[in-house]
Amino acid sequence: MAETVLRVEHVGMRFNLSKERVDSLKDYILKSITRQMKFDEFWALKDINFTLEKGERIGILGTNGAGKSTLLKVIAGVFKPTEGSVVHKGKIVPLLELGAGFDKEYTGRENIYLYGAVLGYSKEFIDSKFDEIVKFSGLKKFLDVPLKNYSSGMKSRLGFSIATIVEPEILILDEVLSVGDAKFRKKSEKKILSMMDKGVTVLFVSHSLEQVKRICTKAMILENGSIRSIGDIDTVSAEYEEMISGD
Ligand SMILES: Nc1ncnc2c1ncn2[C@@H]1O[C@H](COP(=O)(O)OP(=O)(O)OP(=O)(O)O)[C@@H](O)[C@H]1O
Repeated sequence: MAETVLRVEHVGMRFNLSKERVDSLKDYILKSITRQMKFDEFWALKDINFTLEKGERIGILGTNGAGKSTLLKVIAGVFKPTEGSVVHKGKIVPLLELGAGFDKEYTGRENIYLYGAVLGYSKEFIDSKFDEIVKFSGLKKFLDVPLKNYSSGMKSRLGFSIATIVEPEILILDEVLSVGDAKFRKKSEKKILSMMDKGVTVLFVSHSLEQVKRICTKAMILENGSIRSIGDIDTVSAEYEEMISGD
């Protein structure tokens, strides 16, 4: 019997967009205290409703600013939705901004523990997986170099290698299969595909429709923060192709 692992109900996300030009923190505090700051309310997500069954893989499509990353962040728990609720079963691993939990002053070795802690992994767990992380990242030679001397591709590789060390029930991927060089991209896609073989449920954002079609069983089109369509991959990707070719 199908098992629902994710339920998103009436989710809305409002941001306050500052209309003021603020040049410094002091300026911001002064303007806030004297109530000179004016904000525009902006709903990045409006009344989002859907469920996912175990093993389903959904591609989230939409043009720039449609709300794709915001939706993934709400599901990952990075943002608390202004309205509605997200209920999930099992561990979620979000691969959003890889390495957002890194500190550039620390070495690669230290950052493995730091980022691991940000992702909720214990020191003992990281100890047991340390060699595997380093091997996958291919960064052994740079382990004791501070992160500020890593290239952005190297940072992403390290982030990907740490984040994918566990086998989650729900995997959230935001443009992360385009990190690193071609060789690493192949390796990371292979790793994700092997996680999929084990029945992981996936939410996937990519600007490559080809990649979405290769990976996903379902798709959703977001438009101005609302769901325009949701359904099987072939129908929805065909609608999206038509939608973007009309621009
Ligand atoms: N922290 C924030 N504060 C204010 N507005 C935000 C914030 N994060 C996102 N937004 C706004 O919400 C809207 C949706 O942004 P989001 O990043 O979810 O879009 P997206 O579909 O992922 O776009 P892209 O394809 O360009 O990555 C945008 O208009 C963006 O400006």
